[in-house]
Amino acid sequence: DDPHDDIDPIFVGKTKRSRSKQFMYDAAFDEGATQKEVFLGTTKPLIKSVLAGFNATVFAYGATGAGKTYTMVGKDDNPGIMILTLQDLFHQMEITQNEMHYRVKMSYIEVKKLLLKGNEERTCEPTAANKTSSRSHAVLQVTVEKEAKLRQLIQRVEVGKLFMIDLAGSERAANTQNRGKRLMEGAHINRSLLALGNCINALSENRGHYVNYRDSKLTRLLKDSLGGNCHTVMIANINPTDQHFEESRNTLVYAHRAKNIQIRAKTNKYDVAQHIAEYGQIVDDLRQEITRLETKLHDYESTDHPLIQSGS
Ligand SMILES: Nc1ncnc2c1ncn2[C@@H]1O[C@H](COP(=O)(O)OP(=O)(O)OP(=O)(O)O)[C@@H](O)[C@H]1O
Repeated sequence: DDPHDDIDPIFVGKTKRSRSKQFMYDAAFDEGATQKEVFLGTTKPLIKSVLAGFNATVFAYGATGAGKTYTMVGKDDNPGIMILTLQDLFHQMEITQNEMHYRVKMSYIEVKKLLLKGNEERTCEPTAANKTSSRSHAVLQVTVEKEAKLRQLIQRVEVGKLFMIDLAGSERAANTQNRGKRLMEGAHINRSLLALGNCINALSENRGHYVNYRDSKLTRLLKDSLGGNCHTVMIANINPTDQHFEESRNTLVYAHRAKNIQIRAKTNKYDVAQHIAEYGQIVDDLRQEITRLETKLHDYESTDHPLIQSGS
């Protein structure tokens, strides 16, 4: 008898032969967790990074039907990470709108069959395993440019990029009894997820191995998120039933490997010399700032302040 068998039924599976396995992650959420709890525990810290000019990525990985779209997009009455993140991002910008000027750009792309179809309705067709399955990877990219409102001759601009990605299901095509078109899509999706798995393996070994990002559109897109200048959160979705044991185990193994990937992120800052035509406006802005500070100083001097005397 294996003394570990009764530790965690998820890892025991259908047969009693498998030994229990333990994986360590930064956070774990059970089926009772709310969308807000998942957002706070995963993506919320990335918002600060993006506003400070870092790149950041959050992506959901897991078998079909495990809840990736639910986590990333959610429902109208129960929005997921993409919506909660945008709400929070705009709220943070509002708080600092007196000092900072922001420019926000967004794009939504779908990677399928090596095609990018920006702004089109997401392809969502049933597979044998999930009625509302997404047969493509969906990427929401938000770029935030920030600069001080008070303009200088040389203006510092910080640019943070946030990718929010809902990957297509990671199941093997053979497992979902799909035929024809669905099977072909499954093969394409799996090719890109296989390429992603290979990249995660190479990066997690961290021995200067060559990492082949060129195998799929998805890995080219995630290049910076995985190995480069980016703060990345990977959310592993699993379906805690024994029919999904193999898929859940694979997902947990990949998430565990991804945890070993080390990155060195730095902020994207650049200085822009203002065009000479802007100089007049800048001088006006600076004059206004001088007037504001003079008034403040005058107000300060005209009120009584206790004298601080040094002791003998
Ligand atoms: N935490 C949850 N609470 C309530 N319903 C959930 C939850 N997670 C998933 N679901 C529901 O389970 C079903 C499958 O989830 P979802 O479509 O998000 O899976 P998926 O991983 O995106 O699948 P695929 O890779 O095939 O697109 C959906 O009907 C979804 O609403």
